[in-house]
Amino acid sequence: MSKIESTVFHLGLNKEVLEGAKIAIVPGDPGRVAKLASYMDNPKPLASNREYTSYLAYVNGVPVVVCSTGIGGPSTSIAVEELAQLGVDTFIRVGTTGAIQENINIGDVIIASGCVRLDGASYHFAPAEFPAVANYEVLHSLVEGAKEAGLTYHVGVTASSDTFYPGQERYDTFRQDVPKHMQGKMALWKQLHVLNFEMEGATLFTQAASQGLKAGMVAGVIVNRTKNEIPDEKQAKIVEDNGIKVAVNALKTLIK
Ligand SMILES: O=P(O)(O)O[C@H]1O[C@H](CO)[C@@H](O)[C@H]1O
Ligand SMILES: O=c1cc[nH]c(=O)[nH]1
Repeated sequence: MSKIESTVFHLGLNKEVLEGAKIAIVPGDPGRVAKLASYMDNPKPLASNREYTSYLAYVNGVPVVVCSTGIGGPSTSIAVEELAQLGVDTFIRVGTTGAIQENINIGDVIIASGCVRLDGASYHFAPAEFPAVANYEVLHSLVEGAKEAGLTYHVGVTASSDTFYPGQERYDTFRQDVPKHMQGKMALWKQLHVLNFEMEGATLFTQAASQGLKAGMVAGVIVNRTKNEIPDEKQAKIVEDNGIKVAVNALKTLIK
């Protein structure tokens, strides 16, 4: 197979440039990729196509690929699929999130043990009965990573919604409303001890667990939805570093 033929369609990567990397860090935002890679050794840009920006970097001499997923399950599923085709078997999502419990503060990190499947893409991998769960080893490494970073962390269930507005019950300034069938959902998840909302975890966890891959997720809290609807952009950029620190620490444990 030629080099061109072995380049995966969306990510623009091939096995040669990944240098045998088995671990991928997968943030949603392409703008987070260079920053994430800069926390590791010898970061180098690999490719940029659509929402997929990628870098290769090293932790204790071991290659790690950093590749954005874009927002939501469909684009995430493509990133995971194509990275797996190239030999990656372990995924750490580094995201941002909105907390829905009063006791969780901006700047804390949430480490998901599982996700409520409020997405569509996860159902293309496994039926509703299949749980969207984190891999224990990756979850454990993230907890150790948060302790090492000295951050306040919360481990529990995340709600992963396909939409940022109605699915997270945002009564935004445009409509001041959400469709009736979505009303009361935030209170429901809150009552069920769900910690937060984000948009990719359910797809990542279901896809990975159902295919024998390992996945975990850490997300920096950029808004508390019991107090505010919309995050502050500047604050979000600062807080995203907390998730990055936890993930990079976790890599050291995983690589050991
Ligand atoms: O910061 P990222 O990783 O993109 O994660 C969160 O931010 C986006 C919404 O603003 C969604 O992708 C959500 O999951
Ligand atoms: O509230 C939030 C913040 C970040 N990402 C989300 O999906 N929701």
